[in-house]
Amino acid sequence: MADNDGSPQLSELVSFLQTLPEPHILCDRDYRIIAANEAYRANWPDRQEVVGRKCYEVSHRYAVPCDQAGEFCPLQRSLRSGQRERVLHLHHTPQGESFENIELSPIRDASGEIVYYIEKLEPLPGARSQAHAQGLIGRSPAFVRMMEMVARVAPSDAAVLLQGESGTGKELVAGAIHRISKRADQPFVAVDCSGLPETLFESELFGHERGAFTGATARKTGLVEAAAGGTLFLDEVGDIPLSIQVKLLRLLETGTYRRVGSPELRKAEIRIVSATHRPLAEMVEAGSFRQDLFYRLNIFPIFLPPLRERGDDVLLLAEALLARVAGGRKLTLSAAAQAWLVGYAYPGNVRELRNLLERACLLCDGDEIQREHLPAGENAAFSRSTVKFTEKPAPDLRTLARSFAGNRKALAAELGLSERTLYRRLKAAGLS
Ligand SMILES: Nc1ncnc2c1ncn2[C@@H]1O[C@H](COP(=O)(O)OP(=O)(O)OP(=O)(O)O)[C@@H](O)[C@H]1O
Repeated sequence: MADNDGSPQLSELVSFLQTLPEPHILCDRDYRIIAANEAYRANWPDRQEVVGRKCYEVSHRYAVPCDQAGEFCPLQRSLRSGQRERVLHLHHTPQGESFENIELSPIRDASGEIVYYIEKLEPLPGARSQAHAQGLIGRSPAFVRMMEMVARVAPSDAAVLLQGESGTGKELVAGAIHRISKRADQPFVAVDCSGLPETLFESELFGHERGAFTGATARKTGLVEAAAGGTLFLDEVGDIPLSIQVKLLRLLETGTYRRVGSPELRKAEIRIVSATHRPLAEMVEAGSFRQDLFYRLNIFPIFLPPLRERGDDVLLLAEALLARVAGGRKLTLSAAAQAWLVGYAYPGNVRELRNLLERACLLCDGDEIQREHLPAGENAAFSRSTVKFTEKPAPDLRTLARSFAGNRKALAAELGLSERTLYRRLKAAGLS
């Protein structure tokens, strides 16, 4: 694929691109698309011409390269590293916004200088930025960073530990990891590790033989066996009793387990994804979670951002979830309802947003959800300041209270609280 002088020949590169089954484009160092293969063009209505345009303009509708628009630019990265680079980008495609795995490979001339880039674009299954039947929704930087980790680890067999507050979507992300993995056609089995008594838990997980314990009238297959070849999702893994933790560790280390009541060692070929909202590292310190198991589960940690750190995702999610919970009704959100939703702090994260909308649907007789269909109480400023409040408790309030001495109204305004709430807070802090 080179001229006599050793530099890559454009016509040969273009022919090579055509042989590739996945969508590919060829760009120069100046972001200009100089060729697009058939698989790429097939996605565009009327085979709209993209050659000659800039990649950031076609894929992002940006007027400037991605890195100047606050995103990672694989081309810039590759120029710096001189290597192939991969990123996950949210792209405008003819089918709507979609997460795409981008892989950029530099092509050099005879002198070793990078002259072109081959860019492969593969849609990430199971995630959409917009409303989508059951997929993960989001486009905020915190969400995209999390999805980038998901896209990186999913194709491997590495154990993943999902950490995040309740309702942030850990189970949904576990499902996405499975769907993106090469195990997608095999079972995805979710185990809720909380709330099961120890003996029952062991038999649920590993199965039991007939007569293994009172009431075991028949042999039972466990969830580990049911997940064979696929993914076992251990939800609330921090709740696994210590005695079962040893058995889980053996499963992870040797790929073997025993049914309850059987001496026979059985083989399991599974990928483990686990999730917790509890501080596992602290539990290790406290001795309630085995350190060796923690390391085995935590090969690739992914942190799920709380909704309050996901900015504009709130409205994106609200619209999509509204469509899901509205039972066929076409409902919209009034400006006041939107403002309230954007300002609220969501201690219960996406699950709470979904529940709020479900309740609002039931209260709303018309086709627009109003402020009064959402919970009574203070607005945006209140909720956001509550979060700050819990992060920085009494000392700040004490300082502040002194500098606003006697003027409760001004202090309330400064904190974004109603005077009544401020009064309650001051009283609780012994400052009223
Ligand atoms: N990014 C998202 N896009 C769409 N829906 C979401 C998203 N994240 C969460 N949800 C929805 O929010 C609800 C809670 O999600 P999920 O059960 O996955 O959270 P979780 O973190 O596992 O919660 P818990 O820790 O309480 O088990 C579900 O209805 C899920 O569909």
